[in-house]
Amino acid sequence: SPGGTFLAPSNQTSQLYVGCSRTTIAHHLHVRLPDFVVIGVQKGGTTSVIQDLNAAQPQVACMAWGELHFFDRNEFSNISITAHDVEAYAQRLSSKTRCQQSTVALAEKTPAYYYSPHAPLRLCEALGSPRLVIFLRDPTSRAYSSFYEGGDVTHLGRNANGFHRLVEIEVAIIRGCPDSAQPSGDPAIDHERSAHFRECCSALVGSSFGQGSWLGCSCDLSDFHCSIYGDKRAAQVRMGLYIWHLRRIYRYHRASNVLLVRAEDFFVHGADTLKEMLAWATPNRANTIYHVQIPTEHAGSKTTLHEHMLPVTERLLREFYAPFNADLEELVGRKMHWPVPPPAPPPAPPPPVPPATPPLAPLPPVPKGHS
Ligand SMILES: Nc1ncnc2c1ncn2[C@@H]1O[C@H](COP(=O)(O)OS(=O)(=O)O)[C@@H](OP(=O)(O)O)[C@H]1O
Repeated sequence: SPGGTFLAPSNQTSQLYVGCSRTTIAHHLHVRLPDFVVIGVQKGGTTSVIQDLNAAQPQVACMAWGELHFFDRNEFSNISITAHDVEAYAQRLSSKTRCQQSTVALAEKTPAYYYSPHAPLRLCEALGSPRLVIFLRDPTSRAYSSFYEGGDVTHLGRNANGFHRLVEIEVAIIRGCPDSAQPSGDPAIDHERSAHFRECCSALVGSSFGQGSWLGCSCDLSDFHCSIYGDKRAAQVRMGLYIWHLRRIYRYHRASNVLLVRAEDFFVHGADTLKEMLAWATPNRANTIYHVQIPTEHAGSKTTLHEHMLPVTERLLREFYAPFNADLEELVGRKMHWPVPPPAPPPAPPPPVPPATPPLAPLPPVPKGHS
């Protein structure tokens, strides 16, 4: 489709599906819940989605301003959602929106939901079978944009060299703690697995990088940036392992309820993306004419304010992501057409061979008669 929206085929995703026990009392609540939730990815263009949809006719769509950050709260990492929580969520949603009664689609976006270990399960418990939307952006450019979000909590420096160091640390963590770094989405498993991860990660970053307490390994859970797998402000590479995150999402949500969007298509054909998304999210109103206006300016650029990523970092990241992206493409049933690793620089020419020392000229014969 021109807008880049698609659904993953169910043949593989259904093998991952286990579902959840819904918070059944919520059926009886008389609250308005969202028609769809944009759950990611961070830096996938999700702020533009709010701006663009709210700039459209108000009866077409209404998105909450800002991010609700409800289902990613750490209090839900090992406690199920109650009917009271669902009411609180609905209230929070309505307090962040100014919708007309006739609004076709009500929605919120919190990109942290796709990355949170427990949010996919809690979304299922609270909302049953919600329609979820994920904008998937080339993970290499996503990571660089994300690096400049917020303050410099890693103290690596807010520049291309600091990013390179972060990428080296992240790649080492993912390669060095392969059995524990990937959240399963099941709170009981993740409680145990994340304890192994924190141990493995801290030992590795301490011994290989001299960082005694690294935020990407463990952090203060009272901070909403923190999860049991570390602080996301130091996990920009892990955030781009979409295959990991989608597996967790498809555990609790059927592929037919998860609209995927290639962010690069949205960046170019935004009006088409939003029309396709609304038609999918509100199938009963499919004959409504959507007039989606796209402002000329796009929202929230981080990278345009900074120097380019170093070529050596780009090569490292693209090579690192390549097998994960290949797995993603297999799961979602299409090519993402993200840039492939740039060719390695030609090998340095061998050092010049020093010219052979010319043989010494024979000494002239000593004239007879001299001594
Ligand atoms: N239309 C369009 N064209 C090109 N690029 C676009 C567009 N809309 C958003 N963007 C880029 O998306 C990045 C911001 O994403 P988010 O709004 O999802 O960020 S956030 O997660 O809400 O913080 C941010 O990326 P960077 O520029 O790399 O920082 C935006 O520039």
